[in-house]
Amino acid sequence: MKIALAGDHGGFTLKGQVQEYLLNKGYEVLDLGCNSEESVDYPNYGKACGEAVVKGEADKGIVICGTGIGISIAANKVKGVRCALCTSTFMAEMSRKHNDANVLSLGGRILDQDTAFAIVDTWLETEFEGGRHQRRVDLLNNM
Ligand SMILES: O=C(CO)[C@H](O)[C@H](O)COP(=O)(O)O
Repeated sequence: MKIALAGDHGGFTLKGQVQEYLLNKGYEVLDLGCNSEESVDYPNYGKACGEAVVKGEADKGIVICGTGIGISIAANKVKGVRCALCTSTFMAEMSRKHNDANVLSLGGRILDQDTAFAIVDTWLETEFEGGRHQRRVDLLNNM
């Protein structure tokens, strides 16, 4: 599975940690930047990751800024993206089971590394439940 990864300077450290974690687990990673702690604008990175997922250049995406808020807003502006900002494994689980989230958003200034890794694991390993949730996802997709 290929994961598109993008973040701003507020997510740069965690992005590097997540990238190494994913590679060690055998995932392919498409790194869309940023590439240093120099200040950049998170909308550009949220958009790039969302577009990579929608175009099929990656199976899923992970975006990271300081809080995860701004970059999730940006990713969600790309049609076809369902980006979920998660601060717990429960949110990660529900975002897959109920929302079929195709992009995960994390806050580099919010989460410690171990919590972030647990969220990533849960999110990547949980399947969409379909059923009544499919109807709601269809409504989202048709907005
Ligand atoms: O979390 C974020 C957006 O939601 C950004 O990472 C944050 O706003 C960047 O702030 P600064 O320019 O002060 O480092």
